[in-house]
Amino acid sequence: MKKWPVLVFILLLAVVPLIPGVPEFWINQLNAIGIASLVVIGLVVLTGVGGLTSFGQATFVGVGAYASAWLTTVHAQSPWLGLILGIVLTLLLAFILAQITLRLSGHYLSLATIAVCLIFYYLYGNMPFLGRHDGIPGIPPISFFGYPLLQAQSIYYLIWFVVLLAAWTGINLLNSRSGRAIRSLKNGEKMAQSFGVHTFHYKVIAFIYAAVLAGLAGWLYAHEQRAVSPSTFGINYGIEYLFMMVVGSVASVWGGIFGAAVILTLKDQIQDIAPRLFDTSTNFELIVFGVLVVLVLHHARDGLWPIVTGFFSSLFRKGGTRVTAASSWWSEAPLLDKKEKPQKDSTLLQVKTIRKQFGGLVAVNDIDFSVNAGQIVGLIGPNGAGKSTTFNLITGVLPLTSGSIVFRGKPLASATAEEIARLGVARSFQHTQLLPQMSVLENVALGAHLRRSAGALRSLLRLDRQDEAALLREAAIQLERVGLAESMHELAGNLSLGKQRIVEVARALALDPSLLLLDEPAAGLRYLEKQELAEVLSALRDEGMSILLVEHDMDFVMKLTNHLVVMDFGTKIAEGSPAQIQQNEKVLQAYLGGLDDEVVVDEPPVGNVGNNEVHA
Ligand SMILES: Nc1ncnc2c1ncn2[C@@H]1O[C@H](COP(=O)(O)OP(=O)(O)OP(=O)(O)O)[C@@H](O)[C@H]1O
Repeated sequence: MKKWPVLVFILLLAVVPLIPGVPEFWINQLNAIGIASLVVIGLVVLTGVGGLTSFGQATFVGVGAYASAWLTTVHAQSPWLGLILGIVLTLLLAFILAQITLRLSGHYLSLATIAVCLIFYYLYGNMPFLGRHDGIPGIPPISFFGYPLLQAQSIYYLIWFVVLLAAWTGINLLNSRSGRAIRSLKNGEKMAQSFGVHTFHYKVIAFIYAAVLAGLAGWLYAHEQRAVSPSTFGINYGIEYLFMMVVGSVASVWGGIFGAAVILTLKDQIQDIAPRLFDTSTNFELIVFGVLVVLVLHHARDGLWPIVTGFFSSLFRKGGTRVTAASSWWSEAPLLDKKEKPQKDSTLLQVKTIRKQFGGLVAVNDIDFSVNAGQIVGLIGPNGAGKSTTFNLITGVLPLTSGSIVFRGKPLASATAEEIARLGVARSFQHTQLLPQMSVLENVALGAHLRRSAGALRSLLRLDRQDEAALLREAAIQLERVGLAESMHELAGNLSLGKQRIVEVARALALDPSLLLLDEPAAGLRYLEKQELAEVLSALRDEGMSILLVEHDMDFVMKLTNHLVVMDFGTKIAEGSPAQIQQNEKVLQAYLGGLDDEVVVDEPPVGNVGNNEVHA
């Protein structure tokens, strides 16, 4: 979001309580919106962006509220000590729950958060020292330099100061190295791991961040209401917070605040109007919220916020200046260090008698081959030959049944995807795995994740700018290298498939690899797109990059590679230069004439292995 709408928003917030005759009810309502916004900002990061659905945020609100309520009433301590206790307990609980629940995926995680919320609801309601179902009344107000925030107007400023601070940290977090990792959790976890992202670590960070904001909301709630009882921390409130996020925005912190405002205003209006219309005190708001959420999920998956911002930006749209790499804030950042590269023609990857069995099926049958530095090696074969399985064995996606894989003298077998990335092996995917809602530049910057170390805490406080600038500059350099600098600020999802595949190559290069593993890079590309990709790969080889590619497209492979390994029914049936392979009887038989007779290798690729003589 641009700066001026934020400044207008802050100005409005500042003047509302000062408007003469403003009803106290408005301020109370804004206080409630502010407190709920804190929980929703956390949910935007955890659930909307990170894809980890939690119904249990009301639990943490309860911890923050009860901790301070107990300490300030039973022990007559300062609410500020109550804040410290509340945050410490929230952190502790969140950390323990994260270790248990985040190992569960999909709906199991959601179910676990529901269970936790129910447990704590009954704990709050049955603990004698927490006042059982009556709760704790008589909580003192927060005092600021001896001035007690007794009135709704006075605590209002504290609440919204905390909300704005939370929004700032949320935006900082999402626009950082850690933020890119969190954004990959929803639809690109495996991809992120292959670039060295320790995804569990970032799940824990998102979970704890959301919990702390909820605990903070609880503390403010306890001292604003001056009483707490279990009913406000039950599962229905957990669901309501989720509704706020879904209706507001699944990706924007400001949208989260908007969602809290929409739901709480609606709730209030319905509670006011429904009893007069229907002469009953039934919870009509839940029915309306349910319908609203279903409608939003059908017609505005990302929430209502993008519609609001779209409307306003169409009103105020003007020409604008194009941001280029040179004019970007990171353009002068120091370059990232590079790993030492292997000597040309030295053996880089050795695949030694590898075998993979799926039950009785031998998918890969004692295959041997190697890749030398500065070569493009192709792994080809008819459908079901075992190419993808071999690729997955090398990239650590599948464990070996037997054999070994050695990269620059280090065994790859049993290494995790993260460890393989650290060694300098980068990969692309058969089905492109870019994060479509992220810019091309940020997608490529994710590839450089391992080359800087700024953590989430530094990102939250915006102390990570040097690291961030260096990562973005590196991403821009790699995009320039593959000829896509022009597209760096576009959303990755808006690019053609051909360009997306090249972005994947740029992202792999951002890791600073010695070896690129490309899984069917030409699949689904049009002729010209294939040519562009071939040019990029060939230029990379000229720069000394080594590439192993699994590919179906014979034309593409024959013109590009130095060396080919051919598989059929899991077994290696031939190996040699493209020219040799084109003449190989076994290969021709395996493909049943599938090789294109028209494919002629005009010029031997640089650094060919063996005899390149062509008998087309
Ligand atoms: N997870 C698995 N469980 C059981 N069998 C599998 C599994 N993965 C692959 N296979 C089998 O292993 C054999 C090799 O499959 P693989 O996908 O490696 O071949 P491929 O050469 O990549 O084929 P394609 O070109 O069609 O992608 C096939 O018979 C396949 O059915």
